[in-house]
Amino acid sequence: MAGGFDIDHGSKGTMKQYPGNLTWYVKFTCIIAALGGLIFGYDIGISGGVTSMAPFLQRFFPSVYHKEELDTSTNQYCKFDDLKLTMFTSSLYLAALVASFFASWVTRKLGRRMSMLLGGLIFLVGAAINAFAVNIIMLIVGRLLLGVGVGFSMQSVPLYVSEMAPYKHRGSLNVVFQLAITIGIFAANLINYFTSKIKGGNGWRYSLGGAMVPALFIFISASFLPNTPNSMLEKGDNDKARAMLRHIRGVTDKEVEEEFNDILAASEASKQVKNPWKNIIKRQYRPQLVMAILIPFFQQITGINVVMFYAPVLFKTIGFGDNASLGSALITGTVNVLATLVSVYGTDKWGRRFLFLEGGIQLFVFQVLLGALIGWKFGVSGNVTELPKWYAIVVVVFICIYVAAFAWSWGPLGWLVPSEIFPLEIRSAAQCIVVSVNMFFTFLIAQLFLTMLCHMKFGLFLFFAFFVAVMTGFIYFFLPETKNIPIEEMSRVWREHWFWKKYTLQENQEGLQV
Ligand SMILES: OC[C@H]1O[C@](O)(CO)[C@@H](O)[C@@H]1O
Repeated sequence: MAGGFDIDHGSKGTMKQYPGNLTWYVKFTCIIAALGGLIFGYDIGISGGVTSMAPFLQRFFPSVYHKEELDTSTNQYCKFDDLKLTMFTSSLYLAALVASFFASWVTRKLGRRMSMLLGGLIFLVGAAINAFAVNIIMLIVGRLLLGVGVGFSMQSVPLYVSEMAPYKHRGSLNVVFQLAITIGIFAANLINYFTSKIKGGNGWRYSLGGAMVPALFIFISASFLPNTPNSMLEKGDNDKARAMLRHIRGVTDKEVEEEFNDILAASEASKQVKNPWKNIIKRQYRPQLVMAILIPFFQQITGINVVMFYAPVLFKTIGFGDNASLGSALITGTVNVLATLVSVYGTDKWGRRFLFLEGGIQLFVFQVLLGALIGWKFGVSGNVTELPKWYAIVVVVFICIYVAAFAWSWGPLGWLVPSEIFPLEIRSAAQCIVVSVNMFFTFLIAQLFLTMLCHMKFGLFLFFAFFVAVMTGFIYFFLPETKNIPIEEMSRVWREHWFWKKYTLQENQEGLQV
């Protein structure tokens, strides 16, 4: 790429290239771990549909139900604006945020695997409480537990996969995590579609209880997963770590030597660090700290969760009936899964920057078009009685193109890039920042979206488009390419970057860092 923002691959001669194959064992463990994303996705997809089911509203949020019944206003922008209801959706993300701090400690001290196990178990309990909820307290307690489960998984899975995967395939294997999130969202939309038709008004129980299935699966499979070599070294099991590394790379003792020694050195350095939180604010880690905050923030400020949480509400607003709105949500769900596959294929081939930049431009264009299209028909008053069919179809198509762009760029890369740029001595703490920032903005947008739509109207799409333009520029200037670079060699991308090099430690002629 022009402009010298890429790392010069001409220097490949001096870049380490650890031997290793994409063994079945590594594929299997990474895919099983990445399925941890299912529980998060299921939850994202289930809430919107459940909160638009009449029996659920009647039982837990009667005031919202009556308001909706009595609402004769034709202002489509402000129909569903209710704080308590959005609090139900978003409370989970606050719990996940708080949990990620505990999870950071567990991931460092007890290993990535223990963190995944705990995540699955707590999520399972939360889902059961929700399925049998008889009052709002049970509903909220269940949701808080789901949040804790999600926090533990988000903390551990991306790190687990990045540490297990051979560096040339790290991107694809890591994107499977986001793929699992999108499959979870899709499955949830599908389940809502059917449960909303169940007679007797208990459909929502099946929707919420369905979360027990992926949770059980994750809990059971995580108990068979091995720890990563890095985790074993953090706990002082050097021999086991070497044997594990050799096994997952499918190479001989001699061939694994160099990579093992580098991880060992990283682990020794990390043990010197008593407080990773103090460490991460040191000037030398400034690029990583900035990315740990901005990447998840940018991922959420694309506005993607407006579509994910509120697709049924959104489609209802633009004039689809109850059934049609869930149906359309299924369409966006399918696009989300399929487009993520593009990233599984392409991230190690075309690189992270290419996907970020292409995705950013596509997001921007279609967000502006959507804003214009909605503004044109709904105007500022939001009063509209009938919409032509072609109009609704164009809106759905544009939303799909927007979702596709997100699904091969910011969706997966928002997890992949942070998980591969942190040196071991700050890894757990930095991942905790990534999860917390992501959860915080997921919370904020879930909480504010309906109010924002009510006040900003079609301008809301332009608001998100503005941020997409900013983040695309940011990637162009400040994010170095990280594809095909071993994690232990990653410090070099910052040392060679036009902007970040002034923050990092440089190597002197003898190769020592100063
Ligand atoms: O696929 C869309 C989903 O992906 C995420 O950004 C997580 O990576 C969620 O916040 C969103 O709902």
